[in-house]
Amino acid sequence: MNIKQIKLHQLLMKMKTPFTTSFGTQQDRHITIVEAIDDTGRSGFGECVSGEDPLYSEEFMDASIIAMKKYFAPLVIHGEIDHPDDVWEKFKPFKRNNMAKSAIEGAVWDLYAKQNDMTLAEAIGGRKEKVDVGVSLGLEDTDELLLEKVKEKVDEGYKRIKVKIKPGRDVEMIRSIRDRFGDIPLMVDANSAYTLDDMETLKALDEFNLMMIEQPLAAGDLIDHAKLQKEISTPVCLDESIDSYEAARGAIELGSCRIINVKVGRVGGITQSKKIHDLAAHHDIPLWCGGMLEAGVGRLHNIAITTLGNFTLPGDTASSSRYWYEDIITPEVVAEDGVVEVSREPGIGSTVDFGKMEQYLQKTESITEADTVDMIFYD
Ligand SMILES: O=C(O)CCC(=O)C1=CC=C[C@@H](O)[C@@H]1C(=O)O
Ligand SMILES: [Mg+2]
Repeated sequence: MNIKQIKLHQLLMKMKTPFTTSFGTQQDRHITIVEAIDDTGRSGFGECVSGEDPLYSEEFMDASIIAMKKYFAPLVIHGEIDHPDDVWEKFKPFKRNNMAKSAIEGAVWDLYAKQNDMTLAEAIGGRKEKVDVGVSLGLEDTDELLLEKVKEKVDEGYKRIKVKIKPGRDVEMIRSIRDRFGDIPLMVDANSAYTLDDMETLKALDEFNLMMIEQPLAAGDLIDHAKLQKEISTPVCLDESIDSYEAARGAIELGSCRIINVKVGRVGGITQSKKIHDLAAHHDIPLWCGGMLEAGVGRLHNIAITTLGNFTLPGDTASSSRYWYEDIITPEVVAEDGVVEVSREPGIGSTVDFGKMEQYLQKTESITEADTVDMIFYD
């Protein structure tokens, strides 16, 4: 693939409104756009989705940038990469750092698709020409404020509504949504806010015919989630616990979940996402594509992975305008009545608009052939 340079465009974007989960509130979003450039000057783009702090997972953006600069960018420049699947093989000796790996690998996938005049969806093996999407709503100060947000998104036609919950903001809050909006497709995401000591609360949610309860218990846990799934009728969906193909295999074998939220960054990239997709399909475990408050590049990667057949549930890839006054891509992602058309243009589809990106750009760092993998151990 003759990758000659990697650029890390480090952005500071500000979401329209604060986003609150059980582990905190944020409005600023530090995002790194990875640009992989080949010997003809053609560029492929990926997005690093690490959080600003290690609250969702152990990864955080400052560390991911170091990992990309020190290891993963030089490895794809110096490595013989004929196909994007080769990237995971190069990265395998280096433990974890999945979001950093995924950002570099994603740029290689986009470049590969463009080099072969394919859409990213086609390169991945996806067939869908449009995908159903839902929307994720953070916690609001009051239930009434949340009900206003739910109405807004229901009126926009999103195929499912996801709301955050935490102890004290769960059963009665969900009851108010059901009372107001009836049996709309509704799910909750706890971001690990509960333990098995909260069994009564978690059982009480069975009353509301939720599509699923996402990550109720500790990140990384599979055993207690399997115990919980035996006690409740609401399908358990895992997010933070599924940080690898091996974790997905363990969760399926243990019965820890009936649904998996696949996040390309969390599992280490598109190649690993495809492996998990095929495993889940084999075991009749439906998938959907979660979000990490991405800018447009990450959104477009999420749409591409969602074109695979076993992504049968609406994901979190809402319109760019859900979070951003101005996204960094042209055209932006637009969900019409909860449906996003898959671009027919090569690669991710939209172009990365450097004019729009400029307003958010903090700095760009470049890795070239002169840079080698900087590590103590040698083969
Ligand atoms: O990008 C989106 O719209 C989904 C946002 C969202 O729900 C999440 C983003 C990042 C981490 C979590 O807080 C949460 C999730 O767990 O899915
Ligand atoms: Mg989640």
